[in-house]
Amino acid sequence: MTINGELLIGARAVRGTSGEIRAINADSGETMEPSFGGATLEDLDAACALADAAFDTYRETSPELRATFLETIAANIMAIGDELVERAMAETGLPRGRIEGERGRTCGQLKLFAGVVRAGRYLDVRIDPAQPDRQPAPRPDLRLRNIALGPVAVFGASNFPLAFSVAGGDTASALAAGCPVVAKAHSAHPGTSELVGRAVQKAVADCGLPEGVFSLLFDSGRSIGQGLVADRRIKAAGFTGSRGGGTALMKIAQDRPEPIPVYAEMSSINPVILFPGALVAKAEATAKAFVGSLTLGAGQFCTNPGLVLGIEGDDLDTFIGTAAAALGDMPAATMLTPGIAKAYRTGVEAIGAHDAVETVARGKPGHNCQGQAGLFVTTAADFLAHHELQDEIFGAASLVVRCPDLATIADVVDHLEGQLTAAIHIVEGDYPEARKLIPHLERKVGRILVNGFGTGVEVAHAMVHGGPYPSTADGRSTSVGSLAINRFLRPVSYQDLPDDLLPDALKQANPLGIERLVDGER
Ligand SMILES: NC(=O)C1=CN([C@@H]2O[C@H](COP(=O)(O)OP(=O)(O)OC[C@H]3O[C@@H](n4cnc5c(N)ncnc54)[C@H](O)[C@@H]3O)[C@@H](O)[C@H]2O)C=CC1
Ligand SMILES: O=C(O)CCC(=O)C(=O)O
Repeated sequence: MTINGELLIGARAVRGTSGEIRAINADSGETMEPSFGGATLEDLDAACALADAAFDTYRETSPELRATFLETIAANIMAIGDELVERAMAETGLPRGRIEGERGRTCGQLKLFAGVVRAGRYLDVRIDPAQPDRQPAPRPDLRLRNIALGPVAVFGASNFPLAFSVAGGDTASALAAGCPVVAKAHSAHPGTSELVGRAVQKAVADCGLPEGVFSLLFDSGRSIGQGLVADRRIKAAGFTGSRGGGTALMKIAQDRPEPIPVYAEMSSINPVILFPGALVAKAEATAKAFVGSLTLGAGQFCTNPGLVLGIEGDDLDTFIGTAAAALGDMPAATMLTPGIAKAYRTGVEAIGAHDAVETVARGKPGHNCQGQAGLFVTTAADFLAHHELQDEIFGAASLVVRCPDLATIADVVDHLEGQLTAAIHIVEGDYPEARKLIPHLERKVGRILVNGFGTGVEVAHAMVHGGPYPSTADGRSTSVGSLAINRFLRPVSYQDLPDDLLPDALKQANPLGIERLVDGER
């Protein structure tokens, strides 16, 4: 497949004329071919108009057709072959195994949503049959189903060029819900974005769907992303990136005459809590596993373990010493973009220079596009006194907080901002204290895990990849797993409609054969 640097507006591929974007080879810093034309406001308008025009047809497609469409996207992505893997590796600096794994996850995610659409449970059909003889007043016939929200804006994430990008989780869940998607490519991987965008565009044609079901725009600045969220035809947005970017888009969405939800996944430092029994039993093994998680993908995961809480003493010192030794051996790793590498350096320099923080280890140094891992230590009192120590440093840096006791650990947790994950490391003897801490964690995070680390999110029905603000804009939702579809749905109730006028999901004969709640019973 050729990468032409073109926008995909419905069925067309056109050259954008508002500035240009160049991919940068993440490792060498060299500019890559071709150049990508930035979309104009007219291009944006055309994409949104097509999405709006496609909406009513697309949202009422049969479950089978929509599921086949999602599976066709996955097949078309695989059909691109190695060109996609190599382009993504060059644009992101991520290794082959990671990109291939991410491609598998992306296709698996699309297929998971195909299953969700076929099963039809996401429609949450509820039927309360009429009770004309009820006293003192008759009950009307009430039937509820979820419908798609409308066209959705999807912002590709820099750190997952496939699984959180053009055909990533936000796109898969929006399309599954019945929402057309206008994707805004991340300029860190425009070639990868175009290749995947063409695979989606082809799937739209393969399945005979209206062309406006999918468009892909490049933005040489910020105006297209902002205009997209402001456009009256867009009814929700999905985003993964910085807190600054996410909150800017949330503000635009709130200031619209009709505000819309922005599902932004932003910063998180993902506390890891080392319980006393676990430290006695396995401080060294836990420290080595921790460094593995911390340095995975140059630390460029929003689930990265950026904060460790433990009770001061010899066992915590063993953990710190082992982690410091392992981290000291870590080679520098190429980061996604020169900008992200620079932001990481700035963040690490700031924490290293902080009066309340001791630098206990740095990884091996590298060149300008690479990140050098870092491990830092502070006390609970200092952590609580300096809110800036909670700031996410996007990369392989983590801060260990020495706490005098478990009550202080709970206090530190209570003072944290909302997080995506918390990991507790325990042995059986720690269960009574762990039981006490879990309610504190539940108030702060979207996922609690035991004896592991949050990196590497499983795409599954019971997954929550979300959390209270600012880890996400809306802690009631997830961006990974089948529950992600709910972000792009809203319930509609139909009162006393004749069967002929009801959508198939609600008809008396249940022609879709889906599970329904009738009079409160499954
Ligand atoms: N916690 C996390 O999962 C992640 C955090 N980051 C953080 O973000 C920094 C920059 O990385 P990026 O991926 O480029 O994130 P970013 O937030 O700067 O950009 C993400 C997307 O949002 C758009 N955007 C950002 N600000 C905008 C605005 N004001 N108006 C309109 N569109 C806007 C960008 O064009 C891009 O498409 C990193 O150094 C890191 O600190 C980045 C990726 C993931
Ligand atoms: O850890 C993962 O698999 C996903 C992480 C993520 O969502 C992110 O880094 O943006």
